[in-house]
Amino acid sequence: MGNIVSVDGLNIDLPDRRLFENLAFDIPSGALTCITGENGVGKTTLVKHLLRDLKTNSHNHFVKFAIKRDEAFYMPQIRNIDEDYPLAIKDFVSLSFKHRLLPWNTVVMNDKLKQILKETKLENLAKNPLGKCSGGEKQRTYLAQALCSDPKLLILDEATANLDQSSKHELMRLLKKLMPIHGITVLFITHDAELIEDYADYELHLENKSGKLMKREARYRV
Ligand SMILES: Nc1ncnc2c1ncn2[C@@H]1O[C@H](COP(=O)(O)OP(=O)(O)OP(=O)(O)O)[C@@H](O)[C@H]1O
Repeated sequence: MGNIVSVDGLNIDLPDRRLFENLAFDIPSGALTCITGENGVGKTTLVKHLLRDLKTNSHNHFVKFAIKRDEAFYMPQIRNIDEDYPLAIKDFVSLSFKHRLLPWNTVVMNDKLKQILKETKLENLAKNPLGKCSGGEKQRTYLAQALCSDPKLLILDEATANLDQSSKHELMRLLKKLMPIHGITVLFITHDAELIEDYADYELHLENKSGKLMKREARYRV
């Protein structure tokens, strides 16, 4: 299947120190790769660096992508969605449709929205305000929003961190089911050893300014 991202000889510097030196790894297409490492090792910074290179189309021989600039979607760790957030789930999900010329959805968009809400088990909640949703429902909504943008690479930053046991497994199983259907590669930043055991096809472990990709046998099979 090839690699969606290849990194070779990459250095990343902070204002006061070097965070990574001579990084070299490949991210295999179609797989779920967990990015692991101690707090502060640089997981989020690495991912943001890669995305910046992709979005600015900066051609360098340290990082190569097999996707276009708008084919990656980053799901951040924290969102400021409080109780009073006014948008309904379906409107929030629709925000990521590409090539939008009008403020309302076209028929094609509405069909796709319906399908994605069904896939993410949100169809019966579609009109509910996002602010009032549970943590698990919110994460499924963020996933649905990501799917609307037709991503080839989906990056989840600690997406399961605030979820209870059953909600986090539900989200991961949903993700593994939808990955082949939508042709998505997933990079998942996590500290959760159980989720890594259960769902990771690969693990990119970051340590001592360096990173190593390891093949894993996910316990869960779709
Ligand atoms: N713009 C910046 N200026 C200075 N330091 C920064 C900057 N961005 C990140 N850092 C530092 O880089 C280090 C790595 O941060 P990062 O958030 O990438 O780590 P992480 O591995 O994702 O951590 P965690 O698991 O706690 O989320 C931290 O020490 C952080 O303070």
